[in-house]
Amino acid sequence: MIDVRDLCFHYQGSKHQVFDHFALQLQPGSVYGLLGKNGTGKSTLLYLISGLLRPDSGTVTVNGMESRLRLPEMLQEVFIVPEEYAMPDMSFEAFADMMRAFYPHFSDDLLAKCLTDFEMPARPNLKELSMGQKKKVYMSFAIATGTRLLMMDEPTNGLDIPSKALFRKVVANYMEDNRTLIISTHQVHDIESLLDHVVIINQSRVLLNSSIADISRRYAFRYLSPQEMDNTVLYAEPTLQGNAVIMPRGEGEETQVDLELLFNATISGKLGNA
Ligand SMILES: Nc1ncnc2c1ncn2[C@@H]1O[C@H](COP(=O)(O)OP(=O)(O)OP(=O)(O)O)[C@@H](O)[C@H]1O
Repeated sequence: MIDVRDLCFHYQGSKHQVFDHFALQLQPGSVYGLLGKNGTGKSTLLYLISGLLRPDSGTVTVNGMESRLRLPEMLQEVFIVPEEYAMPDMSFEAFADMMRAFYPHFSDDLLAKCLTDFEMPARPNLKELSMGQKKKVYMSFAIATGTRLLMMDEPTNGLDIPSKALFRKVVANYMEDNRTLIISTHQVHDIESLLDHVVIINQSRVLLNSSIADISRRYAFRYLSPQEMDNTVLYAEPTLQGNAVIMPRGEGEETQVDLELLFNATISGKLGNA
């Protein structure tokens, strides 16, 4: 669905090469977590995929169409929720009319359900929303577009604790299996339960692109006391409950993937591409 090949990109006026011969393939119908340290280029990558930025060289294609061309057939299947945005200066009804006209699969029913689940009024006044409320309304529109590809940049920033749970509920309930969702975030615990794939990038390289199922098949995430530590441990971090460790999965063992530990282990080079 998304094919990034030999991508080079730098921002105009900047010497910093954000992507230098970067490649990445993402499959349709999955929820991807896109993780990387600050400044690695996660937001830039989302903008390149959506065609809002253009590569210096190389190609980014979505459903076989080059993003930089911004073809209507591609744009109507792609929606991005940036980290920060202003709501348009128009009424809720006018905004819904505009979205309906642009996105052929737009669903008023889905919009109403998302707003209800986010505990927002059915017709919110777009001019009087707090930052968190704006996020909930915009994400409701995003889900209602029905695009095959939906990208969210730090979607849980600005949401209070109960709203983070509502966000997970809305995504789990209303993202159909044929849609691909890419969530770029540092708040890994907010989205851990939603993901079925994780991509970790660093310095123009994909360090990990793997399904959660594959990671679970290969590794166990456990807590060990200092006495239990042995040379099968691949990565360890001291915590109050003992050492949080990643080790090869034992026969019949089933553990929950700890994304934060996985991220730290991958970034420090302790795990190969799973
Ligand atoms: N408008 C811009 N002009 C010049 N350089 C930019 C611009 N936006 C981002 N950059 C640079 O591009 C690189 C990638 O930025 P980007 O925002 O994509 O990273 P990120 O992985 O999303 O970071 P974070 O996790 O901090 O949000 C950084 O080095 C950043 O300084």
